[in-house]
Amino acid sequence: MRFDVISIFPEYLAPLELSLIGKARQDGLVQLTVHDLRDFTHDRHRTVDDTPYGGGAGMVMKPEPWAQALESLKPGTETLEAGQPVLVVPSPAGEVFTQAIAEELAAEEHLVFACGRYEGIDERVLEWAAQNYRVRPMSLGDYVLNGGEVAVLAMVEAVARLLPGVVGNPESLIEESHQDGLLEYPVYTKPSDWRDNQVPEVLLSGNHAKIARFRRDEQLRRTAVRRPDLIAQLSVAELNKADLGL
Ligand SMILES: CN1CCC[C@H](Cn2ccc3ccc(-c4n[nH]c(N)c4C#N)cc32)C1
Repeated sequence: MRFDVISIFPEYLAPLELSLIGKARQDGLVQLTVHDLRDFTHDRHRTVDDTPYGGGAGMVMKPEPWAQALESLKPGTETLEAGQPVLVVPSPAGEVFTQAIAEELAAEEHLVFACGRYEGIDERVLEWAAQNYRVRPMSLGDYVLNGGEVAVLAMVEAVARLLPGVVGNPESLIEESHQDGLLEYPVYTKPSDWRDNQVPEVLLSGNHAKIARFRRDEQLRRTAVRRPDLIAQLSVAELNKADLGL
């Protein structure tokens, strides 16, 4: 899969050179290129922002540099069959990014991420880009960041780790939080007795059926306490299977 990220702070995306994503890039499993939006300006000051029409605080990102940056990434013929690339635009006004959306995006061939700053990107860019991209404003969550880069770090990692070969053991992708609508179960390792804190006995039993039951119950219990909103989406059958003990 091909990722392109456009930002005025390309160095913000340096963490994507590390760890599993960095190795996937070295192994050719992922092509990821970060572009400096200022490379698509032509004035001496490499200007990317200006005052907002209608007044208000802060500055707005000028449309033309974005248009030239996005045009430079126009999909080649090899992707036309797959449809237009997706343009993900991090924004507090976007749909909230979820594991389901990560899985959806992991099926795409080409993702472009537009990292806004200041008060955001001139809205006409998103309307104009719809000619060549499937535009998806996307929010990391209901809190305010200073720009899109942090969101892109999270989204790229969440998507790239789902690609074949990126995560060493594909089984570890199966029992994850939100994979089945529940939070993940607690994990433990040696020593079994640590500062008088014991590992749950059942995990030392070797009884795989009981271990599976314990883990499922813990998933349901944690989700009921920490994320009751997710419980509401579970089937009654699923809830009846567990002894929540709440
Ligand atoms: C209009 N507002 C005013 C307050 C400051 C904002 C700064 N900003 C500029 C570009 C930009 C992109 C994403 C996000 C962001 N915030 N929260 C999230 N979950 C996001 C995500 N994805 C924030 C951003 C802009």
